[in-house]
Amino acid sequence: MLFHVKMIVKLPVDMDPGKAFKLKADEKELAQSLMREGKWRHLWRIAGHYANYSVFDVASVQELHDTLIQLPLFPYMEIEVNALCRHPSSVHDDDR
Ligand SMILES: O=C(O)CC1=CCC(=O)O1
Repeated sequence: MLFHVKMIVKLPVDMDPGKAFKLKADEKELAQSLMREGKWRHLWRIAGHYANYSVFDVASVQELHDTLIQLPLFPYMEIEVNALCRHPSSVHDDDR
């Protein structure tokens, strides 16, 4: 199942810089591992914002939820999820 996910990152302005650095490094490591597994298909920066548009390919809504809540930055993100399905006019065979 494909999901479009918008993540807006809102770190407290007074967060310790070392803690922020570690959270971002841990987030990157987990995100790249999920990308290599094929579960985090796309990760795009939204220009001009500390936010991203992502596409996840997971087996269920539960798996998406479990994946999102384990992200190190989860406590500091606003997340919006939209389920995707194949568009009848798409020429891409790998759309699911
Ligand atoms: O920077 C972001 O948008 C949050 C994030 C997602 C994966 C990552 O490495 O950072």
